[in-house]
Amino acid sequence: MKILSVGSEIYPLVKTGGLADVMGALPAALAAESITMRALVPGYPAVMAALGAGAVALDITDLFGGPARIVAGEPDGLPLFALDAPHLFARPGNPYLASNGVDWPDNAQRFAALSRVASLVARGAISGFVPDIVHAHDWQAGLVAAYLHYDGLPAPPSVMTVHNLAYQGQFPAYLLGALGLPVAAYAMDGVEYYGSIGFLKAGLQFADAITTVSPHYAVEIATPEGGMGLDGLIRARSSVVHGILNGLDTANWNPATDRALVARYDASTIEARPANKVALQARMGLKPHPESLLFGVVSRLAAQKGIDLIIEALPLLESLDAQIVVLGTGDPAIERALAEAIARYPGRVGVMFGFEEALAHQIMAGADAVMVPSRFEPCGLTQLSAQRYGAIPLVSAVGGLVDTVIDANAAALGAGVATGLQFAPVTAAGLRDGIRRCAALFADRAVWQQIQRNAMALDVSWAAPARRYASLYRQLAQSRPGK
Ligand SMILES: Nc1ncnc2c1ncn2[C@@H]1O[C@H](COP(=O)(O)OP(=O)(O)O[C@H]2O[C@H](CO)[C@@H](O)[C@H](O)[C@H]2O)[C@@H](O)[C@H]1O
Repeated sequence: MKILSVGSEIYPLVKTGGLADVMGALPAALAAESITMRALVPGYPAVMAALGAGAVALDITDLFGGPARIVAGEPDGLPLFALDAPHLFARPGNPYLASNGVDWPDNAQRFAALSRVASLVARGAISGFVPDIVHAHDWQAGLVAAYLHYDGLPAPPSVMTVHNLAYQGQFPAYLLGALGLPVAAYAMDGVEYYGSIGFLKAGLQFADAITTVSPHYAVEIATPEGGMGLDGLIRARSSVVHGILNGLDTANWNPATDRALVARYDASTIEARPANKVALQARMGLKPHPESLLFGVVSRLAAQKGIDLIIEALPLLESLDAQIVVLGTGDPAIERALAEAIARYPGRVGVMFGFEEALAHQIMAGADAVMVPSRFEPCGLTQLSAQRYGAIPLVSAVGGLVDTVIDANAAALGAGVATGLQFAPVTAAGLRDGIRRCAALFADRAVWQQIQRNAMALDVSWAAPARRYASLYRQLAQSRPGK
């Protein structure tokens, strides 16, 4: 069975967040299920450089204002189709933003082009790779199913995965013709969304199946509180909505072999772990206190992630003699607030602004606990890597965080199954309660080590999620063979 996966980022070539991790991990995970997946991604400079010469699989004379081609290759074993369209993608830096931090003005055309070309490949434009299913990820690939629908030609079934409902890809209605959509598409049961064109809305409207990245988030997005304006549509399509948890690339995230760490370890050699804490404290400019409870955060700095709640909790961390390190980049206002916190709590708060893979690994290995106080979280990957590395996750009780962290309540502690802590409500007071509970557990080293062992023993790999995707693809292919 062949699947075309379509999205705007892919690890390790282009990554701003968790979408890239999933795009990058799925092909290998599905190979274990005898499924061949190829990812179609924009031909950003980093992607084209990794592909090298590649092989031209398709030539397109005019794609929204310039020539384009699909180049196929397998950099680092990753089966790729790159959409090489220099007028749209040959731009440095962030995939979505110009260097002044503002969205590229032609993002509608850029990602409509990705979806347009995906629809061609889905319908067999590349004879060596005719997919049985097309799997679109997030708003950037939202128009795939819409193009397939309005073209009205035989096409394989489609899956739309929501990694984050907050990013919806809304663009002015006057672009309809420029994007190659018919006038009839501008309707409530088409691509129209609150007076605009909604890319994610279109995907949710027309995909044969909708998935999101955890069962709990699948429930939340069907409610007015969690649906971000799309809950009505999600409810209307509830019979095709599935929550499939993300996995973690457990080869890349393996404390026993991780070359970014000063001391490698596994559950049976966990006594080697504290050397990573010492190294992390030194690297991040913290006081060298081996006994202080050290929290870590690795996050996009966006309102979603609740970093402001952490800043409000810093006086409590001080009173507990705890420390915190943050690795992140994003919203300038959040960066400013963190910069002020470093100045106010020298030696206690350490922050690195930027995107740094190695430091993310060092934080998972060096921190005692990892905070994820998200206001909403479709799945979350950092609580998975934290558990794999024996850092105890302290998470808000939302979305996939609920599905992946077993709270250290009395029942779970009694049964010896706790792997972390959940807190609610998602407020500064709620987080402070969580921090206090965490500190109390940390003070009881036997209990803490039991939680660490439980966390490290969890299966956070792609094995189970890959089985679920495979079964969904098979079900879809059987229910609608060669429409
Ligand atoms: N500054 C930095 N330096 C290095 N690495 C950094 C970093 N900032 C973040 N990362 C890494 O980026 C990834 C972030 O993934 P998450 O799933 O936690 O959140 P994100 O909101 O981006 O993803 C969205 O999509 C994913 C995938 O479905 C969902 O899990 C999630 O809930 C949803 O919001 C992790 O691998 C993390 O280690």
